[in-house]
Amino acid sequence: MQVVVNSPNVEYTNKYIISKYDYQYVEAQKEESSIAVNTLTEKLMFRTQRKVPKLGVMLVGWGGNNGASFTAALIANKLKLSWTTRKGNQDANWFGSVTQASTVRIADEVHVPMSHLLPIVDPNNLIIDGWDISALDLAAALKRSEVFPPDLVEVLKPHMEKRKPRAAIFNQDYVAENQKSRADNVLNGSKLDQVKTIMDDIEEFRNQWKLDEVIVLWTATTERFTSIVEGINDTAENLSKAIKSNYKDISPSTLYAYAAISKGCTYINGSPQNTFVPGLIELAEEKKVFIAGDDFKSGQTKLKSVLVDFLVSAGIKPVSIVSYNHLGNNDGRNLSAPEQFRSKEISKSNVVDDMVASNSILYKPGEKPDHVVVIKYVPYVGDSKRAMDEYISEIMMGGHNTLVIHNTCEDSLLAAPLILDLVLLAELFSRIEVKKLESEDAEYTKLHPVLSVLSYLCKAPLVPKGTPIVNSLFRQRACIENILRACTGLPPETNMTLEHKVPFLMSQTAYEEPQSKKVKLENGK
Ligand SMILES: NC(=O)c1ccc[n+]([C@@H]2O[C@H](COP(=O)([O-])OP(=O)(O)OC[C@H]3O[C@@H](n4cnc5c(N)ncnc54)[C@H](O)[C@@H]3O)[C@@H](O)[C@H]2O)c1
Ligand SMILES: O=P([O-])([O-])O[C@@H]1[C@@H](O)[C@H](O)[C@@H](O)[C@H](O)[C@@H]1O
Repeated sequence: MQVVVNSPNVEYTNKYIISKYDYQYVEAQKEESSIAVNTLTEKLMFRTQRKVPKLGVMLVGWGGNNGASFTAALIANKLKLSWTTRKGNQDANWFGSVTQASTVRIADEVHVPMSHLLPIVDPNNLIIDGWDISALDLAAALKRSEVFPPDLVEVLKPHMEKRKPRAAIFNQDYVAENQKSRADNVLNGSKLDQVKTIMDDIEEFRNQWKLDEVIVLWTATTERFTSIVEGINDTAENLSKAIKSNYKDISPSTLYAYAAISKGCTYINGSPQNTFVPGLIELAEEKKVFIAGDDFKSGQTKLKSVLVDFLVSAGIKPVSIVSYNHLGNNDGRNLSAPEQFRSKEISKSNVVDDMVASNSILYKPGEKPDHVVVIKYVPYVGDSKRAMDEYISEIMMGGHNTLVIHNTCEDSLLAAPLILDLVLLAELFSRIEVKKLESEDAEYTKLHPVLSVLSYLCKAPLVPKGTPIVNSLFRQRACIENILRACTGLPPETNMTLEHKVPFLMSQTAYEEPQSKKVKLENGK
């Protein structure tokens, strides 16, 4: 049930939803003792294609805990499965997916699922494939992950055992030594041969299922960082030459991304490594192909991007943040190696920077809270990550507030819904175009190829060069919601609700309080 807006600013044609939108923003320039502020209004036209494509997703690392859990959830939801747990019957659902399980406020007491704002791919119609260095079929991979209960794994087995990951690009130099035993399904040949094979795989998948679009998403093992080398990966042309010359220091993830972008496929990085070397970003910009990342923002960091926002915007000064966690899955096993942990430490550590920098009352220039990230590998707990955080903040007159948080979760069940959201939102934003209203000959244009609107789902958001990084979770979510509202013809959610504060705007009909709010008096009235 899609939202239909009756407004002179919205037109519904067979092909498009077209909405006029006055985009208001501010430019400010700090001066010696003042700030020069200009308010600007751009009269825009948004155009959203209504036809939803037949969409395929190819996961790099398909047989991993996230990939297997995501595949299982797709099937379980499509089949409307339910299973018995100690607490009784459990139905399949997409909790944790902002598109499938969150709503947006349209008006008082009227909230609709985010997925009802604009036409969006139905997860039940997603076609899935992918690559893995491990040859295990998806049923065996799900069993190996130990994320789902055995009886559900058994029910899913006939639907997953025929799904086998394609042979993968593997380079031991990029992952922990302990990953070697997993690599029994790898491609040989030069880097160029491997890129060509990945491109052929994408084409074969597209043709086999007669797909309109294919999105490639990395949910494979965290790699070490790649050095940025002038003449090798600094431009698209040099990266192409380096691949053709089989240059040694090009990561598997960069090769997958190069292949995907070359085939016109959106590429999303769910891990922390710097897949998107400058040459790859340039290639995506030249080909106008979407790229997004880095590192799913699923648990401890997601909470951090809310808590620090709350504290700093309340005028409370976080001065020490320690984030510890241990887990026992293969991700944790790989992260037990220093170079792979370093990739994760970087992506987990920068998430407070924008919020801290926003408050010069609390923080002097360059001042930051102490911020420590610790990850330990403890096999026994498996995918059930144990996160412990301590936030110490300065409050008024030398007081202190200490928050201690313990957070236990199946890590992959937090990440799998984000895989769905990344894929569905990337596809939706590929159908949205914008142009200036006034200029008659203006062409509609898509968003910038670096799809920073997906920052809400990423620990270390990739943004177009020279643009700010926003980590505050609710600002990131508001960005997605308000762009979708603009395309729908709805005003942005400002939370001003002047219609309930300004007498001449307050409606004549008394606001009907929800029953729950009514207080019963003693005499029963
Ligand atoms: N909550 C989360 O689970 C979470 C959150 C943020 C980021 N991540 C990141 O997501 C990634 C996957 O997490 P996971 O728990 O599924 O890990 P996992 O180790 O269970 O799965 C990774 C899979 O990738 C495969 N693989 C490794 N190198 C490959 C290559 N070059 N090509 C193809 N396949 C390859 C492995 O065989 C494995 O099956 C990790 O990088 C992790 O850091 C996970
Ligand atoms: O999302 P989040 O909970 O901040 O971070 C998580 C880490 O704490 C965890 O150790 C790692 O295995 C996951 O891949 C994920 O990155």
